[in-house]
Amino acid sequence: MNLLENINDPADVRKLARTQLTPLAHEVRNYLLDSVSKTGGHLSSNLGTVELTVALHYVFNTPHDRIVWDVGHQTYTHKILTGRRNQMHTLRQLDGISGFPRRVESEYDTFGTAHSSTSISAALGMAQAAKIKGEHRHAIAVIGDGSMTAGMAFEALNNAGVQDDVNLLVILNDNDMSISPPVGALNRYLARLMSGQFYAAAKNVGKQVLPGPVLELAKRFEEHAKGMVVPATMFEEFGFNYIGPIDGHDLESLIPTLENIKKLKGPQFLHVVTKKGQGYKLAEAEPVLYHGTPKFNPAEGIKPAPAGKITYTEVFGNWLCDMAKADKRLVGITPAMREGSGMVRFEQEYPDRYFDVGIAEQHSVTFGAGLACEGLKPVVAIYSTFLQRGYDQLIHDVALQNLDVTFALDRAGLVGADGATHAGNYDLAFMRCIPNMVVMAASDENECRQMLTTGYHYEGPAAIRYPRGAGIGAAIEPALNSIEIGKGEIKRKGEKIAILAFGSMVAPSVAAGAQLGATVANMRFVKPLDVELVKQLAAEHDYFVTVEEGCIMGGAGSAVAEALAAEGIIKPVLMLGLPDKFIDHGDPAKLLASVGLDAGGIAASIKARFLDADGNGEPRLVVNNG
Ligand SMILES: Cc1ncc(C[n+]2csc(CCOP(=O)(O)OP(=O)(O)O)c2C)c(N)n1
Ligand SMILES: CC(=O)[C@@H](O)[C@H](O)COP(=O)(O)O
Ligand SMILES: [Mg+2]
Repeated sequence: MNLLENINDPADVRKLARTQLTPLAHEVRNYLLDSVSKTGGHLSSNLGTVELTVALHYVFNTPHDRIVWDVGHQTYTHKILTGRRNQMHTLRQLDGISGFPRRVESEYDTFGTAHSSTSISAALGMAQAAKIKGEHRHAIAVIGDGSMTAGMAFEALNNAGVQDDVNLLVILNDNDMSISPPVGALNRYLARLMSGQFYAAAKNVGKQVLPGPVLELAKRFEEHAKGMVVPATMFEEFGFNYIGPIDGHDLESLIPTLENIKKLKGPQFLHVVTKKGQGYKLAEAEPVLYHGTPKFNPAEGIKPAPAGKITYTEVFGNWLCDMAKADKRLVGITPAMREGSGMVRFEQEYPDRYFDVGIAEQHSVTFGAGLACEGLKPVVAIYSTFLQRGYDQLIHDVALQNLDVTFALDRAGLVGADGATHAGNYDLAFMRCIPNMVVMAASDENECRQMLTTGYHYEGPAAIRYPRGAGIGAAIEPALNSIEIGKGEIKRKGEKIAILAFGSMVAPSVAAGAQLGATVANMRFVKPLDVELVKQLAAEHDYFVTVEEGCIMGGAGSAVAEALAAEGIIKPVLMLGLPDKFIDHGDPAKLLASVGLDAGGIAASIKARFLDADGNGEPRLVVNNG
């Protein structure tokens, strides 16, 4: 029987007999594999949470009860069961549904996410709000073992554990994996919790239909009787009622356990054990490879991509190994993004100088600051979007003390399928206002390598930003060459119009400049800006255009406008960049075109602003008088 076909929302799940839930989960898993193999997406985590999602919607009265998913990359079953099955083929594509929960997408998506470790705080807020408003509802945070390593999760546990009378359930989905194997003392602790007699005793908790606390007490009595002292779990010390660990793929355990927990008052903590990639052998064997997948044939699995242009991530990874060879003081730091940041080879070659600090961006920055205090040369590899988490640390711990930390900022600009949550749109604006910082934007692969070397040798905080994906095919010099700090370069000479381009926007600007006969400069540095070049261009041109793949407000174009103002130069400036709105997921090239940041769009904007309609006439200034 096809159960899934008749599920339009969770109320339909709740109408099923308990015996039908395992077959339903089986159908969902097949559907998921088929669907993700056609769209790409976060496969392993979703295969691992099928039963948990079915159980949650079966036991709790969603959307009245609030499920808050952490990261939200594991919510495909949730989407399938909450009326979005027929949109799964549009997942992560332009105008399609998001790969993460979004409040605007469904009333079942109670909280928008994609950056990790927010779920406990948000669910606690909802639970407290229910209390204040006198509403009876449950708030449930579902958080993975990787996401549990972040400071924010502990801040929330710390606060929740003393709010005795809130209906909060935290479910730890422990699959013993982050994107890569998990790291840190918490991971060791969870492994101990599972490997000990606890697990064996607790495995059947659901079948026995014992409320968690009763079972826990029973276990402790049993152990005590044997002369063993079983300490309270860390979560109990935080004020939670700890239940588990239980098998997160066994609906016969999950459902009665959740039903029992539903009756309990105060902060509850359920520890479920799942397997990343469950049910698809290839993903079970290689959960890292199947964490985020391209399209693939499920019968064959993911095949290595045909050799193409080198990615910026690879440029960074190669540079890191080369520089580590040249300088023993180099240490590499990643907050849980080893693969994404291109550090796999570095870890293999320099295991003692490699630090995966877990999902802990704030710590990664200050840890780098501490290393720098002692004369080491830390390189913090971090996605632009995740550095947002470490902003105070960047200012207060690194820049204020002018410490020598190099930031390799991957995924700068629009990132594509992950969408607005992961877009690296703000780094130029938020870094250029920080004293002591050197901020560079790479326009090609070779320049990226040179900028990394430049930033590394600069004895203070320096950031090099580069986009997701492949470069433009520039030849890369093997030498570790620097460039002069604060110096841009002219890419093509033209007349009347000067296009001042930054980073990834240099190549399309050169193409636009060729169409218009304009001068194009690769500015290279957002800070310090090449003011001499700005003055020279101002002396030789009538109109200025700035182009960047970052927010216009406060970004590189603003730096140019400020420099003109400071020099007392009055010049019409057209600032092109990312507009003051969040840009959804979709193909990156199409997204850039949609905001006018491809060659055609740049040329069209310049024509519309400064040239006659046909673009051939004399430049003129269009006055926007409404
Ligand atoms: C603040 C933040 N840092 C890093 C990431 C990238 N990231 C997404 S999923 C993930 C692993 C999360 O592990 P876990 O919570 O255990 O979930 P699992 O992937 O095992 O299902 C990471 C590091 C993120 N989304 N947010
Ligand atoms: C959910 C999450 O934060 C990561 O899995 C992210 O999707 C990775 O993005 P990249 O594919 O750009 O590494
Ligand atoms: Mg995990």
